[in-house]
Amino acid sequence: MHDVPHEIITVAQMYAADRFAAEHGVPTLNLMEAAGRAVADLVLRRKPKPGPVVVLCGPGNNGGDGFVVARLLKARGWPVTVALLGARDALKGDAAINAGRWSGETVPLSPAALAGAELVVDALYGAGLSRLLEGVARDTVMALNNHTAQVVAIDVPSGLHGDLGRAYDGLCVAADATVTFFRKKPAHVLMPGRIACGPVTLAQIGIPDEAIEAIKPALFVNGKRLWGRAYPKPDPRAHKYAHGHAVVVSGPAHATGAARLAARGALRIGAGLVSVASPRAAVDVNAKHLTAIMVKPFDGAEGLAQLLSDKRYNAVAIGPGVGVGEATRAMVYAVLDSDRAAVLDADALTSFAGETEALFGSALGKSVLTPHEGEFERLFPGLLKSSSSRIDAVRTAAAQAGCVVLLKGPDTTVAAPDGRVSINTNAPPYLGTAGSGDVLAGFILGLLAQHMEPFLAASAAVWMHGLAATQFGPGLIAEDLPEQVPAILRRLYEEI
Ligand SMILES: NC(=O)C1=CN([C@@H]2O[C@H](COP(=O)(O)OP(=O)(O)OC[C@H]3O[C@@H](n4cnc5c(N)ncnc54)[C@H](OP(=O)(O)O)[C@@H]3O)[C@@H](O)[C@H]2O)[C@H](O)CC1
Ligand SMILES: [K+]
Repeated sequence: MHDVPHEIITVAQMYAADRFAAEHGVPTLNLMEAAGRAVADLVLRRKPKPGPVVVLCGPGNNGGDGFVVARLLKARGWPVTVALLGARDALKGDAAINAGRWSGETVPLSPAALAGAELVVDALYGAGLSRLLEGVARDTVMALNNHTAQVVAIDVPSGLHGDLGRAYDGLCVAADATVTFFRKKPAHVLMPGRIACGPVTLAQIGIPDEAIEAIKPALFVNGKRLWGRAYPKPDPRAHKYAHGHAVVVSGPAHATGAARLAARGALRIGAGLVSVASPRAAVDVNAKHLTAIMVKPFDGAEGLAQLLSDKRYNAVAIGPGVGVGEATRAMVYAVLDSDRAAVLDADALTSFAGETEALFGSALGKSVLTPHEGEFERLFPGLLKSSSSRIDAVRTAAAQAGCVVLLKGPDTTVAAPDGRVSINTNAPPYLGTAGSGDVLAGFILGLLAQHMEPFLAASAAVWMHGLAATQFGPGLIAEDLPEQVPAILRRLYEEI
């Protein structure tokens, strides 16, 4: 398994990691030197031929890192200018020490200081930014974003809030690349921050790894490091029932395709058996389109409850194509009463708009709710707006609902009621296509059927879904997604 750490730490946790390092005998000046060296190394990789570099240094330790970069590049013969915000005498601690070690040209920060730069290092503000950019810092960042020089940001692009993943008023440096230290921060993975960062390099600068055990982060980059160990692997002794029997509830005769997409997703991702539970009037159309997947007729919520009394069905998905209203609510309760692992998606969520109290009061513990932003707003009115970030919103939603909640988007966020959150970063833009959500529901269902716990199943499914889309590429339609799974699994089994 590849070794890039997957924990994400908040800004406060980053300062705690700094303190941990200092308490364990690592001088902060060494951390700053290593941080600056990691940035200088990236600059040399991105621009092998020396050219004019301007390092924008701010008043804190982010600026201190900038002085280290300036010194190291100058030592290799690069023409480097530091553009400093504020007075040099106002710098403190390690930043002041590194400003003292800088013997090159220093000019006051201004848009004019960017003239002639081929590469700009952004060391204005990092994790310590606590308000919006103003005055000359603001003017210079605006000029930088219209400049042709490539931009390497230290820790976070200035103006971007490390925890929130956005700028206070929308203005931040648009970087071509960012180097951060020890662990990623929320800003590196949340939209729109992820775009402002460009590709993020994670550098280890001497903070002992044990700091993570002390911090115990609950936030993770979605990937194999998070769920690889729990992922169901082929077992030569197992028969098909060991891999579970997944059920997808179909909509009425005119709306059956969504359930079949989900069913195919569940089968491809490894559920041992998959059935489409079909209203009797839709049996013909479902049967005409299915082969390996079985069709099980039922009528109404009572019929569904009866069907699910067969203990072999161990996971159920309901929502895609089922319609909005009382009939769907009754079927959802039938699913929840059956006490199976469940995915509630699409119409199964919208049917509870304004009626969430009863839903959240029922046994949702083994369920995964998979809203997009519109459905999330119907279930948790005002929560996205009133929360400081998407992370907080989804975490609160999971605590309220008492089950795993997955908020779809370019940074799909999955939260468990115990506080764990994963953020996905591998989704390509062409995943926004009709039916792609139905396949995602099917992937989650298939992993639940294989006994993965809901938070890890939902996270793994989101990651597989993103990779399937990336692997297929432009022109993707939902039907293509399940067909990418075999190739992904072949590699995955070797890596986990
Ligand atoms: N463990 C690590 O990851 C290490 C990180 N390093 C680098 O240190 C910075 C964090 O440094 P810090 O000094 O805490 O913060 P900043 O440099 O980002 O900025 C703080 C100063 O800026 C002032 N400030 C903040 N916002 C504004 C604003 N909008 N306008 C004006 N001034 C602002 C702030 O003043 P206050 O009055 O708010 O206190 C500070 O003066 C981290 O990002 C890394 O780059 C270490 O070098 C190595 C270890
Ligand atoms: K910065």
